[in-house]
Amino acid sequence: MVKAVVLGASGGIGQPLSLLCKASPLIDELALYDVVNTPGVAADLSHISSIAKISGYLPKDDGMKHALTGADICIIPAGIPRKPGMTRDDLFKINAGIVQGLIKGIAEFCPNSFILVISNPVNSTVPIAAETLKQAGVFNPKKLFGVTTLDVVRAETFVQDITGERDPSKTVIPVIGGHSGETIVPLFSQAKPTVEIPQDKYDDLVHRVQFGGDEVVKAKDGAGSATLSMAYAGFRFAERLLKASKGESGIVEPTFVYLPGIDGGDAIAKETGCDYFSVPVELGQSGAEKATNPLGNVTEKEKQLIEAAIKGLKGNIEKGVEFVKNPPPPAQK
Ligand SMILES: NC(=O)c1ccc[n+]([C@@H]2O[C@H](COP(=O)([O-])OP(=O)(O)OC[C@H]3O[C@@H](n4cnc5c(N)ncnc54)[C@H](O)[C@@H]3O)[C@@H](O)[C@H]2O)c1
Ligand SMILES: O=C(O)C[C@H](O)C(=O)O
Repeated sequence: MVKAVVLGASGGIGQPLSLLCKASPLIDELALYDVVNTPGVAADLSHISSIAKISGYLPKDDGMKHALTGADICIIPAGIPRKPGMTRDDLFKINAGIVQGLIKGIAEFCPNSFILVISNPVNSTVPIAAETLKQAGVFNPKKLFGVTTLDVVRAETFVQDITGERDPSKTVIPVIGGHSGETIVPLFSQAKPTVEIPQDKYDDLVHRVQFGGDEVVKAKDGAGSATLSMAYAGFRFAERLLKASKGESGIVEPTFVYLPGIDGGDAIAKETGCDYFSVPVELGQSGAEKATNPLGNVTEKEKQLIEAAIKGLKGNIEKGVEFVKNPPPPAQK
């Protein structure tokens, strides 16, 4: 029996993500939690003739407790999205507290659950989640994942212009680093099958993967950021994690993790100077079982991209850690 919970389930990502979870044969019970509208979203989805038993919860009447109790996997797309002109870091002020509050609930009601953090800025919200879990004494690095799958999905999609592959998802491209602008590093040199990128197209392709989010924010023109592609990507990661947790072997996915807590991760943390980094991770029954090190086999251009990513990431990570260790004073009225 697998119980999944979507936190932020009524939002732009939350609704299509909940739909994909409801339709999945891997999920037996689905709880939707949000500060608004979950009874309606749950009622709507409950008419779908699929396996998952569904329920919707609001904060009142101990809703968070009821949603989270017994959860095996919690997926968090709660928080505000960007508008044109904003960076993901501009979301920190509001989303840091939202993520921390939800993680406190997870620490209390389902500390053994897998936790998938979608809320931005991922480079900081994952450290916030880890530090919050540490404070509660329940941090298991193998079970905490920053979802960077949308960057992988974009790399697969955008490289299709060059490969001409009918099904872009058949090209495997590791995307490492973090999840914002220059911290996103696609390693096209490690694509499988091999991809030859013409020199005059390389910089534009990398830029498009790094700033794909901005493309959507601009096109939505004030109505938010990527939601449908994110729901697809978030579900894809959740589905692969659930399959691995049920014993399917050979599942490797890039994800933003706390490296020192994962087999093989310590060396990458030392090499990059970052405790958190997205690398291809072998998923298994206990979660993130092995971090693979893609750094030894990169081109000169990729090396430069990684250096720029590390620079940006360090500050983002520190900001998240500090938010929990040295909380800002309450806002003055
Ligand atoms: N990781 C990624 O690749 C990625 C991709 C796209 C978007 N995002 C991020 O995901 C987040 C959500 O985006 P969206 O477009 O769905 O936004 P949205 O505003 O449409 O939905 C967010 C939902 O969160 C809910 N919420 C707010 N505070 C809450 C709380 N304390 N508890 C529970 N629910 C709460 C809101 O009521 C809303 O329904 C944003 O931070 C966005 O930047 C991440
Ligand atoms: O760009 C955003 O703000 C949302 C998300 O992180 C994305 O990559 O689409």
